[in-house]
Amino acid sequence: MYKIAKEFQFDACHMLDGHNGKCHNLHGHTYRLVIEVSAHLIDQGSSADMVMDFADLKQIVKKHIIDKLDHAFIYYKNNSNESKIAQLLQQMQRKIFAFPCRTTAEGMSRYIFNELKQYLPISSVTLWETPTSYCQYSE
Ligand SMILES: Nc1nc2c(c(=O)[nH]1)N=C([C@H](O)[C@H](O)COP(=O)(O)OP(=O)(O)OP(=O)(O)O)CN2
Ligand SMILES: [Zn+2]
Repeated sequence: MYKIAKEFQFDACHMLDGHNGKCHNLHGHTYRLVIEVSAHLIDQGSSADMVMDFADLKQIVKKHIIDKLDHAFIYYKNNSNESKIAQLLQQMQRKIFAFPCRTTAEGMSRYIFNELKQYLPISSVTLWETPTSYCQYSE
């Protein structure tokens, strides 16, 4: 079994409504995302001796995650304050993205894992929220 990984970066803004600290304010992060996939090697064709082509990995993560989150206001769809801001931004045709959970590094990592497992033999998601804080999610 092999593990390969590819790193991505995206910018997004969020707030953690109800957080007992500075993170209840609207603020932004340059997120670093590492997607790790695990599988045996492909035995023939143009991807022989690869787990998968890094180019294919990049295209899948970009399409299903990065393009949706980059430069968006990301928010918890069940939170009324966060949803009010999202609604206002949407009226201005600004980019928003609704999560089914709070936009913590933990919640986002799990969401990204569950989205990508439809398309990839994903083994872990590592999401860096700041240069010193990250969450790793695996199942
Ligand atoms: N377990 C978690 N704790 C916190 C999260 C989180 O997602 N999971 N998120 C936040 C805030 O979003 C905040 O932006 C990040 O907090 P922090 O790492 O404290 O940010 P700093 O800029 O202060 O980082 P330093 O590198 O320490 O300067 C809060 N907590
Ligand atoms: Zn934050």
